[in-house]
Amino acid sequence: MPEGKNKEFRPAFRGKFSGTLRVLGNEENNGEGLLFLGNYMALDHSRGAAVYLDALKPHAVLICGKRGYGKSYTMGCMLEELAFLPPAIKGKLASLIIDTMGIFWTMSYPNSSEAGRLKNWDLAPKGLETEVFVPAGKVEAYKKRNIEVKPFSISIRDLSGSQWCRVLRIEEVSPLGILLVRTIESLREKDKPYSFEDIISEIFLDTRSDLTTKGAAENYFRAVKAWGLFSKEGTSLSELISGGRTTVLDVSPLENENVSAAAVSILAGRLYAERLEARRAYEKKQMGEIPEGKEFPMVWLFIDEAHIFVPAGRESLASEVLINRCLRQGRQPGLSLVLATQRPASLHPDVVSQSDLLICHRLTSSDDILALESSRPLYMQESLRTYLKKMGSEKGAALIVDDHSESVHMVRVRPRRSWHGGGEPSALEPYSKERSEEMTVQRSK
Ligand SMILES: Nc1ncnc2c1ncn2[C@@H]1O[C@H](COP(=O)(O)OP(=O)(O)OP(=O)(O)O)[C@@H](O)[C@H]1O
Repeated sequence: MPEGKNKEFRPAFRGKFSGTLRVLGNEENNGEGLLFLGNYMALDHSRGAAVYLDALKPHAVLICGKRGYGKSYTMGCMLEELAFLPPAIKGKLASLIIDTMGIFWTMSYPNSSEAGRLKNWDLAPKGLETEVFVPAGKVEAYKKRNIEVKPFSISIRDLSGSQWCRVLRIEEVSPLGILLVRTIESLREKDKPYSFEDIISEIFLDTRSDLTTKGAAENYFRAVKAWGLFSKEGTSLSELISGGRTTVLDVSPLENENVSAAAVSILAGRLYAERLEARRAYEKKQMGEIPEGKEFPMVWLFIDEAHIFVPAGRESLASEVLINRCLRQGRQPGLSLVLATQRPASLHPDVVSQSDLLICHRLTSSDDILALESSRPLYMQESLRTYLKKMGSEKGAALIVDDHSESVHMVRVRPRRSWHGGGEPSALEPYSKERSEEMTVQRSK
């Protein structure tokens, strides 16, 4: 909690509370495990009291806003705050971001470019310890650019025949699809890991398909191998996640959205299963039993460009896992989900209705506003459009709709302490924005 800040909390727009509002996301939070998000923004845009989000309980958060108004910046602030929590709480949590744009590796660097602005907020630039994973086949390309990364892969056997068909956009009932499903299912029955070479050998052992179909299937798997995302064993969850760590999984080199969705589906499914196990162990501990196995932290899973993974009107490979397990049931086992999108209208409607915190930056498209309005909670006294109009066009300004306290808040998100990698490139020389800010401060003295 930054020193010298007003610790009083109050909703910007009347919620059901008449007294003091403590922390967004958890009315029972008594001041521990807080994520400092920013300050209240009054209607005249002056700065108000500090705003905190609760990190003790699991949450489903939707961040939205039009391009360039602060979604990934805000996600970065939340990741920073989770990483800067006191060790006792931090050790029980882990953050994983699915980075579709390849912009979060910069978080290990301090945000020296906004040192002046940070000072105005009583904050200092600070990088955080992050581990960046990229598809195993792309590690060398990153190393050539002097970016420190680790290899990530999914075990080939994690995908069913039908999932391979969807990844490769092959009709399951076509001769090629039938061969593919038959081959994969026969390998999966053997219950041991297998390689692409094993798949290709199995394809040519098939007696019911013709040579052209077999040749086509072989070509597909040779192409998949070149993506560098799949391997015989795959990366274990414990390599990726442990208490107190911030992990970036950069999926930006994967051009095929179905492949990214397959990766997210497998990872999210494993996280959910692992958390269910951890939750059972926790219950046993509460009842006085000694739990077996290692502890698995409560995970905050961040996903940028969420409309790719949970689209409206169709199912992606990740839809089922993200909606039915992570969003609907994830809070019980301790899995938090933070989804960001610039197109709420393209997002599955359940994401909006199931999120307990909505962080909405500037939005101007009617479709997008309507998509959020359609599941507008009853406690919102005015239309979202009216609230957004009051908020104006400042970058980093956000409306927060909090289901716990049933209230709406207008907030200015704080500056980033770690380097933000998602800004738009400028033809001006780097640092010039910061210099001009400093000059403005000096001039006003
Ligand atoms: N809280 C903030 N305070 C100050 N500036 C901000 C804030 N949030 C965003 N900005 C500015 O806006 C720029 C764009 O923000 P950001 O990269 O988060 O956009 P985005 O909404 O994620 O866009 P896209 O949809 O293109 O990914 C940042 O580079 C930064 O300069």
